[in-house]
Amino acid sequence: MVSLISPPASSSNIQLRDTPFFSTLFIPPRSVQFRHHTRNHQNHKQKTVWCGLTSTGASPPSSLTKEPHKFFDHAIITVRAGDGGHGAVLNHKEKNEQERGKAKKKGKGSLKRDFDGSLILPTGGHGGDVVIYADEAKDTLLEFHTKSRYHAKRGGNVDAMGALTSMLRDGLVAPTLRIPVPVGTVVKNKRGKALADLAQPGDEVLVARGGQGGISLLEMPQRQRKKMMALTTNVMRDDSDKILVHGHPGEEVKLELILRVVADVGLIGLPNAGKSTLLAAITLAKPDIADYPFTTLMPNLGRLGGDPSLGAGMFSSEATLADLPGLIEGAHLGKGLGRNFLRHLRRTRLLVHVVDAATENPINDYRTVREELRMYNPEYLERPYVVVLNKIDLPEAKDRLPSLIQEIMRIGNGGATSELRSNSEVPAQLSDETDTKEKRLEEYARPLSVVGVSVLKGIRIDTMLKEIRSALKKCSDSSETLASSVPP
Ligand SMILES: Nc1nc2c(ncn2[C@@H]2O[C@H](COP(=O)(O)OP(=O)(O)OP(=O)(O)O)[C@@H](O)[C@H]2O)c(=O)[nH]1
Ligand SMILES: [Mg+2]
Repeated sequence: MVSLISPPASSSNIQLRDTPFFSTLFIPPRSVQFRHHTRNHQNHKQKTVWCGLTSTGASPPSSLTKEPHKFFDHAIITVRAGDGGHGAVLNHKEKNEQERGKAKKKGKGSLKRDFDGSLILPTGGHGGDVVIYADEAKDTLLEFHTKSRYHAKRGGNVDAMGALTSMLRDGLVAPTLRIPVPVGTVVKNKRGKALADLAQPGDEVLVARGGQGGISLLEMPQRQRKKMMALTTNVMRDDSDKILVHGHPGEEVKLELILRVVADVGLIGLPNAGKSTLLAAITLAKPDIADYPFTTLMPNLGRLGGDPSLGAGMFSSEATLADLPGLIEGAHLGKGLGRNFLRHLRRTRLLVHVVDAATENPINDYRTVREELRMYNPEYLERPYVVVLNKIDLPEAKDRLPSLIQEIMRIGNGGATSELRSNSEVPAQLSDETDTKEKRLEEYARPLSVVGVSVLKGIRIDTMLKEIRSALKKCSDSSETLASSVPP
């Protein structure tokens, strides 16, 4: 309850919005959405079964179930903070001591007084604010396509007796509505201005403020009023004041949510190369794995850490890996699953390029993916990377492993243009074209290492982990050097 100090004659000057917010009640969100992928093996179509969909009871639009990759990282929502509760025009009769005691016993009618004897008039409750926060338990924005409007509760009203009529648990003040989103969500307003980048678990942003509660006024006969005015400072009454009794409306805003997966390592490669199998082999993640392209429709996250010999349960998080949907030629033009998820590489420090070494032409496959990255964003080719030649349990892969490693090392410049020139596979005029705007694949850095493994059969996984860890270390060392070389 707030002690109201009445303004002088012109009450309309009050800046109610400038008053500080009242404390709010935290109610953790309960609604959880479960997603299971099932597959119809005959026609190779992905089917997504939804269950336990929040309290809305609505079934997701069919476009969501058919093409979740188009919706998982982008959503537009409208949030409305709660309105302020109304104050009241109170009938107040000055009671003598005896009457006051009786009223107090009944527990109604009697207004509280401040230490100086002035009356404390109750105000309507503050409407609930709306806060968006990063929750590790969430991994997509899909649910915001099935429910896109969020309302916080309104503040409680004051009744004519000066008591609370609200059913709110915390008295008059409405609880803050807290909306969980995946870590890595950027919140923008409708003009496209970024309000927050919720990159760490627990990061939050207040997106809509609840309305201020209305004030209460005293209604009393003229003769008593004079006496009361002399006695107390917070009594006022004229027709124009009435407006102040109403609570203010809560803010309503339209917001754009954009998810950019937060991961240290991005797993890339053609469909079927074994990216998800790799993630499952070295982390606790349980991605869908199958022998046809585009099994993965949205990024899967896994945490790397500790000594694998301790078992997955003993891993302590060292780095986060994102297994992305497979890339195909023309992905940057929208082929396959398109370019939607390529933006999720933006926050990675290291790329792990997984190549199926048992296909007809692994080098061609390797170049295709590098080329797609270049077409999407040439900066991605500047990023440190490790190449994993997978499926060496198969003889066709095992036999040509050494030559594949050599060839991959040749595609890329380790600062040695002369070496490139001497390589018959690389056009001789290449080094003369280094000044042209568009760099060729050969002009970008070589991988930090190329390692042959079988993630399915567990062959050379330790070596691969060692290479990934050492590459990660190099990335953090170089970023530290870079940071220390920047003048303060
Ligand atoms: N023989 C062999 N098969 C493997 C190996 N790793 C993965 N596979 C198989 O390759 C197929 C594709 O594996 P995934 O992990 O789903 O491949 P992906 O790269 O995630 O595929 P997308 O999600 O479609 O991009 C599955 O049938 C795996 O069992 C391996 O080391 N050896
Ligand atoms: Mg996959």
